[in-house]
Amino acid sequence: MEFDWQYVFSLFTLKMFWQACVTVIAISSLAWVLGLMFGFVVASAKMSSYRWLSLPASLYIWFFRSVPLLVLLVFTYNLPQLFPVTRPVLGVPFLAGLVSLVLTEAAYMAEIHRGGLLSVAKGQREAGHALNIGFLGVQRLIVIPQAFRISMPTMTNEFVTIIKLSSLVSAISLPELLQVGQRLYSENFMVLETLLGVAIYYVLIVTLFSTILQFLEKRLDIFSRKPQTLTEAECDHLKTQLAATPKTETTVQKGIPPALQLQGLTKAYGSHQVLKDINMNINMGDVVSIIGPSGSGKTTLIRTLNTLETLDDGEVVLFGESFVAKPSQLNAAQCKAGMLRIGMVFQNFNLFAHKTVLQNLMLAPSYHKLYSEQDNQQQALYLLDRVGLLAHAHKYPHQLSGGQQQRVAIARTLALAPDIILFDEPTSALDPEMVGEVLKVIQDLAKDGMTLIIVTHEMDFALSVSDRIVMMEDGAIKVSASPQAILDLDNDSYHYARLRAFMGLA
Ligand SMILES: Nc1ncnc2c1ncn2[C@@H]1O[C@H](COP(=O)(O)OP(=O)(O)OP(=O)(O)O)[C@@H](O)[C@H]1O
Repeated sequence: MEFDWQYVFSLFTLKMFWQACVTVIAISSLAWVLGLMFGFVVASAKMSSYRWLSLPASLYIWFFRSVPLLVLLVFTYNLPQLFPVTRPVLGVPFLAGLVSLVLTEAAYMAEIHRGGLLSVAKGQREAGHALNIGFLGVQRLIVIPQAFRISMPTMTNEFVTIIKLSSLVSAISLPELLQVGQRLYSENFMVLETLLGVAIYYVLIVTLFSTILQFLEKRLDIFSRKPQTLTEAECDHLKTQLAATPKTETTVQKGIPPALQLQGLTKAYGSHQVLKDINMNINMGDVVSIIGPSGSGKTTLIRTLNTLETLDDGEVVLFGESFVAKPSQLNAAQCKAGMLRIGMVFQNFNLFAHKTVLQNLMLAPSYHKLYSEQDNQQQALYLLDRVGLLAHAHKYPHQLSGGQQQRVAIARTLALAPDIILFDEPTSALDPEMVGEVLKVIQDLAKDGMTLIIVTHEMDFALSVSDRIVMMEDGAIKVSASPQAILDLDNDSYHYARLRAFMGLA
């Protein structure tokens, strides 16, 4: 028996094969898009803390990943025998095939989405929360775009799998490529030649779509983009157009009521008491540095001040109004309003990795609809100039040094014009030569009268910039004193001596 190449080539002139190609592309694309969307819903349900959502989602994934597609196809196509009402949809081979493919793919896509969602660092969500962006806003603006980018290569691969799986739909008489080929070789008995033609058609479709999807993947890949630094001339031109908007200046006067009153704050992780009856008043314009040994509760304390951690007991009063309390006493509206007055800068910067520097600054004001688009951009550029990073406005966070990223993070916090800024060890993740540039920006904020609460291990900085230094140990405040009082040596109590030793002054 001779292999008939002429016949193989002739298969590419047959209209019915090209029509079958359109069917394969249509059913695969629809199954991919619908599976992707439905899969996202299933993944979100599976990750929910509500068991009535996560359990059915887990069962769905388990079941549809276990059932072979061929079995599902034949079952779905024959379902109208039991439920005639489904005949207009499931009696149509294309629709029955599409439903089966979507049901199966959604189960796989759900796991791909879940992987992507879990890969987005917790700090990204926390940064969104600290900018008072609601849960859905954080998902839509911060988490999903990043998760999607992470999952893109696997999802591209899944599209190729669907194209190949679509050949199974031939089992329910849909005229796709394999079915057309089968019909042909049952008439002319040229099995190998026909199947080779079918295989080439599949390879062509897969190659075409892989190329398109890889191109899209590349376009979405911010890590391959060239850094765009503005020239000096461009910066000078921009600077002439920038003016500080009044919103960035502090409007509240020093004095009564205190900016923050911490009243009996208590928190435990399990049986470990991390905060023990913390009481403190912080006036507007005060700069308070919190120091203390590792594990003493400093970070936990400032995280409770903007609801990143819950309290077991006690209350935080913000400008005379109740702000944070234990969950059962929390007033959501008051809390939301208060959050806009408190900004937070994190140890690991937590810049939004998928946004440029400028977009990082504009995101929260745009979400809260604080300014027009143009004013928002003006304000963002003004703040970038203030922290010395105007030239880097169009770069992505990974294209900046650690010190620069932290200065952007400070500018991003300032974009919401908070009255108080919390700093959680802002220089701990930096190389020594970058520490100074960040401390200088914080020093400037202190000079401008901004209320700052800074958890820090930079003792000289704490002494030079603070109105008060608070030493925490074992979840409690041991000393709260001005730098002068600490340096004067008048008080030689055990805790002052311990504080001086801790600061390297003794
Ligand atoms: N999510 C958590 N679950 C359980 N324990 C926690 C959690 N977060 C913090 N802790 C514990 O709470 C204590 C205080 O932690 P915290 O991070 O507030 O200390 P810290 O003074 O800021 O330390 P460092 O200077 O090392 O950052 C530590 O013993 C820590 O192990």
